[in-house]
Amino acid sequence: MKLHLTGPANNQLNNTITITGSKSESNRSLLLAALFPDIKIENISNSDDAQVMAKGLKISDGTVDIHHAGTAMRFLTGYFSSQEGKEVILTGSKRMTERPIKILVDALKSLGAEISYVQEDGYPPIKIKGQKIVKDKVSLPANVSSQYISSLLLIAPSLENGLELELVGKITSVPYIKMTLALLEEIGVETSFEGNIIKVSAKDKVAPTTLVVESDWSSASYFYGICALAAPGTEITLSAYKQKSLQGDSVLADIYTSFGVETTFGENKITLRKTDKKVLAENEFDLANAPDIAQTIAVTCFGLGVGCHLIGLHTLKIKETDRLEALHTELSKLGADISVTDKTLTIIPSKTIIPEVAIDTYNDHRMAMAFAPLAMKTTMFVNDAEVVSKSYPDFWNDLKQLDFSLKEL
Ligand SMILES: O=C(O)C1=C[C@@H](OP(=O)(O)O)[C@@H](O)[C@H](O)C1
Ligand SMILES: C=C(OP(=O)(O)O)C(=O)O
Repeated sequence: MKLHLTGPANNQLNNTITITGSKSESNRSLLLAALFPDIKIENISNSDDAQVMAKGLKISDGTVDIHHAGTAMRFLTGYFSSQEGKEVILTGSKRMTERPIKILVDALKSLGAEISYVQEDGYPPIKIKGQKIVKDKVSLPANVSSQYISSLLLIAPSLENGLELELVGKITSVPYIKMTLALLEEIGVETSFEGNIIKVSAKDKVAPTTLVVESDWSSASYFYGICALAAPGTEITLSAYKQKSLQGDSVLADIYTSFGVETTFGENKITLRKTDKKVLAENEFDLANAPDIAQTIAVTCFGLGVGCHLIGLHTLKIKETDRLEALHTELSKLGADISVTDKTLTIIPSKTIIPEVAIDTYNDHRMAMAFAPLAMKTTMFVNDAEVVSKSYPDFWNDLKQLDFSLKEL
């Protein structure tokens, strides 16, 4: 589906949007509920990724296809490795067969798991024969993806002796590890994270607990982008959010003050308000702890005509697409002066945005959603716009609520 986008008349929009649950919290909660049936979940994400995760957890043998869902791939690898009697092949989209999994597979194998590669060493598809895991100590590199670590932590309480992880190297995407530990604590599992050592105690049974998933902060980022490009005085209210979030992407509330967007926390909601604060010509952010909002921020800066230097982007090359390359190509088409390395992105301030450009999305939901706010400044096309369903199936409908006009071609 190709969409033509036009922003709302007068650049004014005042509305309330309810955003689906965090896909990160949902996929963790689903796994924990599969291990401990006394767990209930509320406000679960309606995303494709949460759906494939839920479906995958119900399978005991045969092939599990998780499409583009990185967290589902990594979390299910840990889950099936520790499920005695289950035997599956975990596979996914073509891109998934290019996203590395060796670090996690090696860690699980050293704990006693039985996993083999079906095609290329180090990459999905993988064949897993579930085992009873009794070893309780493993060390693994922590600088490539935190999902490997969360995968091990999520199964840890169900292992006979719990688990102790030694994280080697600079730890990346730290808030996602803390989110995993916080959810374990919420269901009554003891954890500790000191220096580079994480310990999780074993737990046979948990007390009945309802995990209430907060709405998705990465999805909120697109409304921060829209608000930043809107006229001063514009307000957008988003629910259901809380000030003390488990999601690292809630750092948006701080980051977007640089772009003139103030956030007010209400009861289960946030209100974004565009002020007339002057935006600096140069902006620098380290996004090693919030990689999923890099695309949004880069596009916001380009739309505002200001420069940015984004660092800590070393994980972007192995996500749904090589996001650094994709941003370079698509922002260049719009007229940006942009350069990238394998871990940084720099935009030089420029005032012109080329209209009627068709943005390619590379099977990456965030490419579609990060560029959409630019319709506040110009008319544009988004190719393969349905990709948004990976994390936020209602995205285009929610833009309509804000009086964006969308024409399907
Ligand atoms: O654990 C999670 O839920 C996630 C961790 C992050 O991945 P990395 O740790 O690979 O950076 C993030 O990009 C992804 O969207 C979700
Ligand atoms: C990187 C992402 O997802 P995953 O790794 O779960 O595919 C994302 O949603 O931006």
